[in-house]
Amino acid sequence: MSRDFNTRRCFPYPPHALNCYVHLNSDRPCLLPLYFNQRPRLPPLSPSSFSPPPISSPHTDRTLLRKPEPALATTYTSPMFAREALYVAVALLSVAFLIRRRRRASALPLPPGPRGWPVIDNLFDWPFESAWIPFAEWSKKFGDIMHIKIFGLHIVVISSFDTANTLMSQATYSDRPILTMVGKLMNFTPSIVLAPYGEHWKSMRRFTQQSLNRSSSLMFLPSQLSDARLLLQELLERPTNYIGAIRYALGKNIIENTYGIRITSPNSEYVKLSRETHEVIQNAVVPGSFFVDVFPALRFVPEWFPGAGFKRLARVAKARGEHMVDGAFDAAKRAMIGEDSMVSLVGTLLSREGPEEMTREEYEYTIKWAAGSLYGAGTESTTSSIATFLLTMVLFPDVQKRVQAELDAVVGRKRLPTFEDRASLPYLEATIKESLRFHPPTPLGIAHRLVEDDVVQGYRIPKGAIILPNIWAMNMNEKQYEHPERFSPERYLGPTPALESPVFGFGRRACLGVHYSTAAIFITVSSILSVFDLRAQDKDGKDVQIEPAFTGGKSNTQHHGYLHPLTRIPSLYSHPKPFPCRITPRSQEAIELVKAGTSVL
Ligand code: HEM
Repeated sequence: MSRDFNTRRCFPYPPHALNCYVHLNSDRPCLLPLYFNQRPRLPPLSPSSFSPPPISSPHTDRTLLRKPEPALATTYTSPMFAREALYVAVALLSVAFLIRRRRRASALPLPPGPRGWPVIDNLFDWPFESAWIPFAEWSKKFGDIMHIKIFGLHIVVISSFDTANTLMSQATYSDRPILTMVGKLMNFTPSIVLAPYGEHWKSMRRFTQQSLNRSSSLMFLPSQLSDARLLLQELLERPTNYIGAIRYALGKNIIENTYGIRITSPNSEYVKLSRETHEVIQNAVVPGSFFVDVFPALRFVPEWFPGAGFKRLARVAKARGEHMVDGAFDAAKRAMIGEDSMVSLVGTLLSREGPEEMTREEYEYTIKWAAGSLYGAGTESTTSSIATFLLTMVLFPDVQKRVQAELDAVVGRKRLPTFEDRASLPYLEATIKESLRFHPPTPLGIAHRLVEDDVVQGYRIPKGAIILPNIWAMNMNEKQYEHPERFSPERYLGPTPALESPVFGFGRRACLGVHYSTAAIFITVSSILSVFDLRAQDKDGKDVQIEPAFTGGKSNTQHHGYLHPLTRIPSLYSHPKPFPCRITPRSQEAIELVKAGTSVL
């Protein structure tokens, strides 16, 4: 079996790709038949065509012995040669036609965008802080498909849902950018999030989907319920560290369900390792975070060289990453044979034979890398979603009251919510959808890469371009959402609900954790609101005004001095900035429920 995770050469172009290029990108009819019609036609072949030429020379015998003149040989060729000549002509014409089309396509303009400078292009225009907001502003001037270039690297930002959905669903748009820092230096290319579109990625995706699809992910619900209840206990005891507690509960659940390793504290080895590894990787995944992604040759600069802090950072991240991916996988194998074994994604896959075309070694390698990025892909995004939900609850107390009223009516005050209640809580579901729209956890999604030249809306998108969907701009599109700046769960109720935000991405690379994470969000926020009130108050109970604000870039303080103090790294995830949120139990009965809830399970 060919494994193409180290090379992009094995990219399986679909056989129809060329046809699509010719026809889909053309608004004119194919010119090939016209071209043929203009050529002088060959005389029809008839039996007389095969008779020898009339002999006009008296030197008949010698003429016949001579080698025929080339012109005569062409004119009087056999039908087999005529057919071959026709095939060659058609092939040549097709090639000429394709070259002409390609030339015409390359003569097309790139999508509009800010004018750059020679050589550095738009380097100084690139917004490192909350890039989705300036991009959305620019798109008002340049349109839904916008082009930005940095040192020759083409970046296309798409701000329309329909365009992103149409383009990014295609195989040619399903690759990931080649990022030197996170891929080559940190060695994370084989992970499911970063792997190039190819056989290795397809296998990882297939295996992961077997556990995370709508029906299989039901097996994780009991543990998600149990962890939500542990979280309530934690919030009762230490209400101020609510974001840390939510992050831990989600990370614990993902590690346990992925590897079957029991996690007992935030200091457990794999929680710490996963968190630390992911802290570095999540930023390196954003194209443009590191200069070495623009100038790959910089990776050969020695670590001691001034400004080469990225090399030291990469070395540390690589070692941590290997420890996490290999260590957790080995621990999962040990956990499978332990007395206290749990159902897990890795355990379930390892207990199967694996596909015939793979050796056992290849099968295990694929599972290891499929599992290795789930903590990273799932924890921050889900934590950010829940944090935004809580923020909207303190910003809009009327909505909070309405959610609680619905919970009281359906669940009552004598028990905690379960997954069976979900279908009966439409207002809560609408509020979750609206909070995801209000601020998406990954406002610029995860970058895709185009593997073939394309022409879209009369613009040329070059092969290798990085494609960034501006999900934030899509969510704030006035044509799609009435008063998009308003928080209004009602837009998701009624006979014609609004479009759900594309927070889970697009096409073949769309999020694999959609069912798992929406279940986690539901059980966490329903449990919290059924027993706690959230208020915009400081720790002394004084009301405070909150201006919603979200993170959009990280300074290098996160990177323990490996990078230059002026370096700012754009982050993949955007979280609400810390906001005052006083969490108090709704009643004595609620306190009893929280305490009982954890011991019941
Ligand atoms: C609210 C929570 C989440 C959000 C908003 C979210 C969002 C996203 C987005 C935007 C992408 C990129 C899609 C694209 O390239 O177009 C993605 C990819 C991915 N997500 Fe999530 N995600 C969430 C939770 C999770 C969870 C809980 C898991 C796993 C347990 C997960 C696993 C993945 C994986 C494996 C990928 C990579 C898919 C690929 O490249 O083939 N996600 N997610």
